[in-house]
Amino acid sequence: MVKILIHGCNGRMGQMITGLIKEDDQVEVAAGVDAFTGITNTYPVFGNIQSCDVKADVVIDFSNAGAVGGVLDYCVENQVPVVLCTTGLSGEQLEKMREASGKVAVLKSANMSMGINLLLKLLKDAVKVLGPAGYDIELVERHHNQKLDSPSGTALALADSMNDAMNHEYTYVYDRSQVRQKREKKEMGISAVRGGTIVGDHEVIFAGPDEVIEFKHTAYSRSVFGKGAVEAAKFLAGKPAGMYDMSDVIQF
Ligand SMILES: NC(=O)C1=CN([C@@H]2O[C@H](COP(=O)(O)OP(=O)(O)OC[C@H]3O[C@@H](n4cnc5c(N)ncnc54)[C@H](OP(=O)(O)O)[C@@H]3O)[C@@H](O)[C@H]2O)C=CC1
Ligand SMILES: O=C(O)C1=N[C@H](C(=O)O)C[C@H](O)C1
Repeated sequence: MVKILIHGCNGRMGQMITGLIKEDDQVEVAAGVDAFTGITNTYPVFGNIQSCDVKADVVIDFSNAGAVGGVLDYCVENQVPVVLCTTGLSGEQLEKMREASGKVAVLKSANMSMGINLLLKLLKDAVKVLGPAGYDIELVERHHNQKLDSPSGTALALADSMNDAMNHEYTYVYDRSQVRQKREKKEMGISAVRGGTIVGDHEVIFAGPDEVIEFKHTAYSRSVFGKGAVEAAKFLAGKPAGMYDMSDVIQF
C-alpha cells in the first residue's frame, strides 16, 4: 500500500484526488496539508507542511507556486519523493526544484492527463514538418475564472516541447494585443482565456498558406489530471533521487 501525503488537499484537485484514492486499493491518504481548513476529511490535515508529523511514501502537490519551496524543503529533509503538479513556478522556484532533485525523486508535470502527454509527443513530429514549411504556430488555452497563473503550465509545456524539437529557434509572444507590429516567422503566439468553470482546453494551431491544421485537447473533468497524479505517485514511491516526468509513467 502506497501512503500519500496530499499537499493542497482541500483545493479542487486535492479533493478530486481524495475521491480517486478511496476507490483504489493500492494507495491510501496518510495525511493532507492545506491552508484552508473549512473541509472535514477522513484523514489528518495540517495547516502547513512543516507541522506535518505523519510519515508518507510520496507527496502529491497541487497547491500554489508560493508554497512549493516549503514542499521541496520538507521532501528533501524527510527523504520523501514528490509529484509536483502545481504550475506557474518562477525561474527561482524551478532552480530550487532542480537542486532538490539531486537529493530526492521529483516528478514534475504541468499536465497529468494521457491526452496532453500524447500531444507533447505528437507535436514534436508535427513541428518538424510544418515549421520548416513556414506554418505559423499559435497556442490558445482556456481555463476557469479561479486560475491564478497565465498562460497555463500546459501551454508553456506544449510550446517548449515544439521548441525543443526545433533547437529553440522560436520566441514566445504572449497575448498579442499588446504587440504593435506584424508577426515574425519564428514566433509562437500564446494566448489565455479565463471564464466560468472551464476545466482546461488547449489548442495548437498551425496556419499555413491556404490551410490550417489544429490539435485540440479538452478536459471535461479534473479526474484526467487526478488519475495521472495517482499513477505518478505509485511510480515514484521508492525511486532514487532525480528528475522524472510523465513520459516515465505513461509509455506510448
Ligand atoms: N499538473 C496538472 O495536471 C494540474 C495542475 N494544476 C495546478 O495545480 C494547482 C492547484 O490547482 P487547484 O486545485 O485548481 O487550486 P485550488 O486553489 O483549488 O487548490 C489549492 C489549495 O492549496 C492551498 N494552499 C495554497 N497555499 C498553500 C500553502 N502555503 N500551504 C498549504 N496549502 C496551500 C489552497 O488554500 P487557499 O484556498 O486557502 O489558498 C487551496 O486549498 C495550480 O497551480 C494548478 O494550475 C491543476 C490541475 C491539473
Ligand atoms: O489550473 C488549472 O485548473 C489547470 N492547470 C494546469 C495548467 O496550468 O496547465 C493544467 C490544467 O490545464 C488545469
